[in-house]
Amino acid sequence: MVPVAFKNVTKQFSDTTVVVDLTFEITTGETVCVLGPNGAGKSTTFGLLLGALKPSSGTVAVFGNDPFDEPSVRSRLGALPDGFDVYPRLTGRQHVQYAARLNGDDRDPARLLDRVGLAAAIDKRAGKYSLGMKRRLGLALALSGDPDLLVLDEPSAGLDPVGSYMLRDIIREEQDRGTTILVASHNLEYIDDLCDRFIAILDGRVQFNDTVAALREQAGTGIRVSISVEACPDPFVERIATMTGVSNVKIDSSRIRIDCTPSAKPSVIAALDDSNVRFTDIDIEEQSTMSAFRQFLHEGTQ
Ligand SMILES: Nc1ncnc2c1ncn2[C@@H]1O[C@H](COP(=O)(O)OP(=O)(O)OP(=O)(O)O)[C@@H](O)[C@H]1O
Repeated sequence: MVPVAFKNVTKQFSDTTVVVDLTFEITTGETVCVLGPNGAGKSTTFGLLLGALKPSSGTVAVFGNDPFDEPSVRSRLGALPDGFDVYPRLTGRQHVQYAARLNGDDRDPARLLDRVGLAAAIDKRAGKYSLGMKRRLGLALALSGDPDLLVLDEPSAGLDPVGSYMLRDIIREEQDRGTTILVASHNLEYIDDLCDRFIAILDGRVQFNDTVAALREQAGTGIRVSISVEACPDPFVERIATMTGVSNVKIDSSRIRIDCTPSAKPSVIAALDDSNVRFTDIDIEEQSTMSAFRQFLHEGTQ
């Protein structure tokens, strides 16, 4: 049974349709990132997945079960939901003890709190935690019981840079354990290379569902080749500018800057090799996932 299967899922709140005809699957051991601007429908999608919301139509299956009508399947899930909050009077240790009891996990709570960097605050009341500490505690609760599927909604919100790298380590450790991971984030810089696939949701619809290489390809750019030259070779520049996948060629006295898709990169390099251009340096830069995504949104919503 695949960990997650959405089939033609629509969700309406009174007269507002928030999620429209969503169809996608997440297979075992995949790490999938859900992207989308504010209000796109990401948290609603996660609410449907976690069984907190019932679809208006279509089916949601988690390990083959409906998470709303068959809540027992939720025991295989670990979730850090949007809007997670603590019980202010309970300590970090008491939170983890409570979750562990529900999960039948009798290991020492200090293990999980240490993993999320809260060892020093283990016996402090969570109401006194900072925003980032609360997020860390939420992450510890999501990890309790070694879930098969980890669902993280904006896990880096409020985390300092050290916390972001801790999150990255945790995702890597969970991947090594074989956990299937679904993460929604506006800040991808620290995990984009750990994601196998990206699902972009816009206005409640899946607009993109593929790898980051495909996202860059579809965004129309993705690679910037900068060539430092002794003199500007016009025929070479004219040839490059007409090549498929090349979106932009800029020249100043000593540098040619070429923006192209990943699949056009080999042809650009081959054209440089074939030419008599005397270059002193060449730099190939990959566009970040976020800027490819921004470009994708910009192009896709024109
Ligand atoms: N209970 C509700 N009743 C009515 N509208 C709702 C409800 N929950 C969410 N919405 C609306 O659904 C849309 C999608 O919200 P959602 O929280 O899923 O977006 P999101 O992609 O997670 O946004 P963000 O990135 O800001 O967290 C928004 O327009 C929101 O106002």
